[in-house]
Amino acid sequence: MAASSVFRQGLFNHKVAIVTGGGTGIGKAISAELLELGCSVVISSRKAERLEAAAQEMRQKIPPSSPASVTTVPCNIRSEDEAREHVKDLVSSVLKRYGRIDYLVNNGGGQFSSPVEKIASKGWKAVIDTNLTGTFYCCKEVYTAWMKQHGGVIVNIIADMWKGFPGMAHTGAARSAVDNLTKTMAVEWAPSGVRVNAVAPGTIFSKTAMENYKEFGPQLFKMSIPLIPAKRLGVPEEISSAVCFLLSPGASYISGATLRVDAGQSLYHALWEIPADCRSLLFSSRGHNKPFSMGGDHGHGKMSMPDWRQWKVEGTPLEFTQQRLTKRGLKDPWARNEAWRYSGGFSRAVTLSDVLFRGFKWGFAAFTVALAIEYTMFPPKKGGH
Ligand SMILES: CCCCCCC/C=C/C(=O)SCCNC(=O)CCNC(=O)[C@H](O)C(C)(C)COP(=O)(O)OP(=O)(O)OC[C@H]1O[C@@H](n2cnc3c(N)ncnc32)[C@H](O)[C@@H]1OP(=O)(O)O
Ligand SMILES: NC(=O)C1=CN([C@@H]2O[C@H](COP(=O)(O)OP(=O)(O)OC[C@H]3O[C@@H](n4cnc5c(N)ncnc54)[C@H](OP(=O)(O)O)[C@@H]3O)[C@@H](O)[C@H]2O)C=CC1
Repeated sequence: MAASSVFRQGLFNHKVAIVTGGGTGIGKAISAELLELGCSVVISSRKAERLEAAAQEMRQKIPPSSPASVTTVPCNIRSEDEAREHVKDLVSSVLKRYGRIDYLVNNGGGQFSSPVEKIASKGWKAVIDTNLTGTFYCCKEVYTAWMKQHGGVIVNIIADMWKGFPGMAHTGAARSAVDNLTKTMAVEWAPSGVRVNAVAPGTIFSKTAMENYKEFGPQLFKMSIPLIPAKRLGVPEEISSAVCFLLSPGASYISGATLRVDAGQSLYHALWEIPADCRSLLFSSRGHNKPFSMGGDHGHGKMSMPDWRQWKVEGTPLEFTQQRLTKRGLKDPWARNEAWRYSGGFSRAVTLSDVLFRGFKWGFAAFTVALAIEYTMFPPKKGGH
């Protein structure tokens, strides 16, 4: 439940919001803060019982003087082909009850962790359908049914996928797509007075988020701490205040933006550890796939991560590249002319300054030779003018 909001009481009086995944973690904190600020909130997700328990808890904190109320509408934003119908029902039931939808927070979502090669197509689809297609359906339905005519604000919760998302490729792809979708909708729907933004949380601790990763949960969250410049996990209320800001008139000129709420984590380390047993130095851009020699590891397809102290002559990637180029008959691959020849010839590498320089060089040489010949054949007469 949100700590006391930093925003003024009554900021969202008589407004109505839909918060997907509003019964747990980040979504619950957003719902609680909106309620505290006078907004009526419809929380929606798959698990009806958990949703109702959360609503009960939040209801008790609404002061009698507040116009706010909280309602639950179970809805699976990813139910295969019926998702669209589920979302339609959600939106129409909100309009029936409240007569308006001012805000939509697409927070419901999630994923499991797995390296790409282990993601089954069903798992891929589950995560894409939830996070990308589910968000699309919710935005589209709320827009067509209400916001197109009346305006409104949408906030999409995405993730820290800025450097890819090793270990969670499916969600990285989906969230990146939502980041882009956010920008498109911000432009297309601006004439209707609709603002669309996204919030990209860093690592935010909640019991439900941690439990999603089963026995690995505590480890995953703990591992993140040293990689966060603030050296601590975030809490759901720290996402909630960013979302409330974006929904508020304080953000009236902000649309199409994604706000990273991650204490700088996305600028710093990544969680994915590159294994010590690394074949990356086998990479070859030109089809060669031979390892380059590294002390004692000759001839094996696989080699261990370089121990720089043991590297032999041909050890560095630069030297490796040079060797490959040398094998192609280039004496000094790094020399300007050789690089020019290697790169395919005149059309690609010769600049105007090259031409002028070469012209001048050869012209000067020819002039010197001509002068020498002239001096040899017609030596100047001594003392004469
Ligand atoms: C590596 C870095 C970690 C950093 C962590 C910090 C960042 C935190 C980010 C967060 O987002 S925390 C929030 C976490 N909360 C959630 O994710 C909640 C919602 N999540 C879910 O509902 C699930 O994760 C889900 C997979 C999206 C859906 O689960 P559901 O139970 O509804 O799906 P199923 O129909 O059972 O499964 C469909 C399909 O998906 C594959 N699959 C599911 N779980 C796993 C798994 N643990 N490992 C591998 N594959 C999985 C699988 O193919 C399932 O089909 P079946 O094979 O079971 O038929
Ligand atoms: N915690 C973190 O560190 C980060 C979280 N996020 C994202 O923030 C959002 C909230 O996560 P958080 O609160 O931490 O974790 P939670 O697991 O507590 O929240 C996920 C919520 O999404 C709902 N949900 C999941 N699938 C569906 C579905 N198919 N249809 C409708 N609702 C669904 C869940 O409810 P139910 O099970 O009842 O359907 C649940 O309330 C998620 O999108 C998450 O991926 C992003 C980056 C980091």
